[in-house]
Amino acid sequence: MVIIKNLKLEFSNKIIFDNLNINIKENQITAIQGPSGIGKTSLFLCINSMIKYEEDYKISGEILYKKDNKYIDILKLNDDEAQELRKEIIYVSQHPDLLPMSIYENLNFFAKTHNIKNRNEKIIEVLKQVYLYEEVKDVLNKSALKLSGGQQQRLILARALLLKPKVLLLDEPTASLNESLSKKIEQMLKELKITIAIISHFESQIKDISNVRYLL
Ligand SMILES: Nc1ncnc2c1ncn2[C@@H]1O[C@H](COP(=O)(O)OP(=O)(O)OP(=O)(O)O)[C@@H](O)[C@H]1O
Repeated sequence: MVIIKNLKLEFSNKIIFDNLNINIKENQITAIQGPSGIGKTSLFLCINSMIKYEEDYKISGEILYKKDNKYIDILKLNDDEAQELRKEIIYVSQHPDLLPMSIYENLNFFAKTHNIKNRNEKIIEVLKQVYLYEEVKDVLNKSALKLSGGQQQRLILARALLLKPKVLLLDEPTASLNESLSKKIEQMLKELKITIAIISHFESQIKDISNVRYLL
């Protein structure tokens, strides 16, 4: 689904990674591991073409993405094409980037921007999917920024699910969750049966959910 070939990334002439080869297979969960600062998040930003907004970077190699049974090179997309790509390949950051709006509007605004029909139904569906609905159903009009770290993390995951992504790039999605919620989210991710790449520092999580792992 996403084939990374000989990828090299530099920031200000400092090599972050070089000769990186990764195969993110369709409908599998691929774990990306490695010590802090090795370049895991930067790799995800390359895959969803966000790296182009960073300063003083250099990139070479190929990131091939299977779209309509043809492979396109993500590194060669123009801005409009990259924007379209980000509706299919969604990056869920470890730092929730919620808007200063209500919990509901954070989802509704996003859904409107993407012309999603039956928004109310779908918002409830994704909130239930990430096990957040019961916690927020009576406070949907309260600010999303007042939610706890773990609730915010589930809210941005719910927002990503609204778009029915083809590829989910998850950056430590359960870092702020307790063990029981983490397990539920892991199970949900497995049941999604879509292509997922996940950065995680939890060895047990990687063992439980990933089909293949890469160490950076
Ligand atoms: N925009 C940027 N400009 C310059 N250097 C950067 C930039 N973004 C990241 N870096 C550097 O690139 C390296 C890789 O960072 P990155 O965040 O990808 O690592 P990571 O493996 O995801 O780390 P962590 O596990 O701590 O999140 C780090 O040394 C970081 O300081």
